[in-house]
Amino acid sequence: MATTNLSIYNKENLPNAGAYRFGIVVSDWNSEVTHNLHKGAVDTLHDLGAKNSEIDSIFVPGSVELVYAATKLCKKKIYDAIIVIGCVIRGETAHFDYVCKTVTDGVTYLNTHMETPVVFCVLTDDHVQQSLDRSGGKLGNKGVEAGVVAVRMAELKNK
Ligand SMILES: Nc1c(NC[C@H](O)[C@H](O)[C@H](O)CO)[nH]c(=O)[nH]c1=O
Ligand SMILES: CC(=O)[C@@H](O)COP(=O)(O)O
Repeated sequence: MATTNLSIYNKENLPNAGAYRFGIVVSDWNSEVTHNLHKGAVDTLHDLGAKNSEIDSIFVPGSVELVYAATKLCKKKIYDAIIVIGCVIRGETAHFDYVCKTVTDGVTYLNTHMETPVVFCVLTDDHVQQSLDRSGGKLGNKGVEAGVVAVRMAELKNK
């Protein structure tokens, strides 16, 4: 098992987020997972000094729609980092592969063509238990990880 606990960070080694503005796009598909990821990200941004007034969250139907919404936020040019949050769980068909590919390709495009870093917090799991373990379960919360990454990338964007 490659994953270690995803929620451990040392504030002393991280920048203060008080000067930064964040956008978060959340997929409602598998919301019992994605909304926990969202809470983890928001709580972490707060813990690292982000003001609640500087955190904008929007919700979309599924992970495929994350890219459209993140693109709109990038074009506003008001955010220091954007986090996309989703949970894709494999079913019986190849649809899983296409959903994952469109999201990863879309986020990669944004990170190579826009000015705002987009943090990838999309679980791509074979079973729902894997998702539950990584969204506040025994393996921590990838939303916390995304919050830490967003603050570090916001600092990089402003250097
Ligand atoms: N099966 C999952 C989906 N499917 C829906 C797509 O994301 C999209 O909303 C639809 O294809 C219409 O464009 N989405 C997830 O986020 N997770 C899944 O497991
Ligand atoms: C990731 C998906 O879209 C998946 O939930 C769809 O399930 P199925 O492949 O059984 O239609």
